[in-house]
Amino acid sequence: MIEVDGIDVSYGNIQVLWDLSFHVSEEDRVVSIVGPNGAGKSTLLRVMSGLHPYHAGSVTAWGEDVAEMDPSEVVQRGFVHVSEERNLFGDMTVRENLEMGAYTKRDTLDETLREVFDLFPILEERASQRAGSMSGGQQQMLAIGRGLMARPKILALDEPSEGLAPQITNRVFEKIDEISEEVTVLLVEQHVHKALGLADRAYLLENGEFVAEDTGPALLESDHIKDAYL
Ligand SMILES: Nc1ncnc2c1ncn2[C@@H]1O[C@H](COP(=O)(O)OP(=O)(O)OP(=O)(O)O)[C@@H](O)[C@H]1O
Repeated sequence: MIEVDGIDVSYGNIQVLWDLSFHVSEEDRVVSIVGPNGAGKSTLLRVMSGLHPYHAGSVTAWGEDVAEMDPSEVVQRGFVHVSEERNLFGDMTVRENLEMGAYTKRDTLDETLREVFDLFPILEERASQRAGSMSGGQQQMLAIGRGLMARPKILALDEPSEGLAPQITNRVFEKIDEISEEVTVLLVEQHVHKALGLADRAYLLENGEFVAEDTGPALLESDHIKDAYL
């Protein structure tokens, strides 16, 4: 499990997360974090991945201090973060991108590739195509598939619906629901209805602090969410 305890996080001298505590474990199915632009959602994921430092509190992954780890060790332990930017290798093929995702789990590469192709048949059909030539929805599925290639225990998805048409967004969320049967999903989303509809635990983050926490459906019905979004 990943445990965040009382962290303060800044960019230069601007603090963006304030005394934040939070955890996600393999027993969770979907945990969602929603909140407006600039609330600090992506920053929290970056801190959990060991990609950004914190200056108070602690972050542990399966009991070990993330600040002491290289980001690849966080991946190795089971926390994989698919960033908002997707960061695909546009000139490489779909298959090559997926293989890159297995850099910490080479021994199970063939087996995992089969599972990812079963989940996303389009990736198998397009295996030899350049990643950069795929549609936005296909690229998002590739980014998620590449994350799964590292065999995560917890898969963090940052804004998976970003830039996608509503119909494609629905497809992506159907896949996320399917993935959550096997792997814990930590979902950061602007798409509040979808993200809270799936979540068994959910948080509203505003200005670097959690202002509400509940089950996803209960948070969706709360005045906090109605005031902020509806
Ligand atoms: N590299 C950076 N340098 C300086 N400030 C940053 C940097 N990245 C983010 N910030 C600032 O930190 C705050 C939190 O940003 P963050 O991206 O974590 O929010 P978010 O909730 O994920 O929002 P969004 O959905 O817009 O990405 C914002 O005020 C943002 O401007």
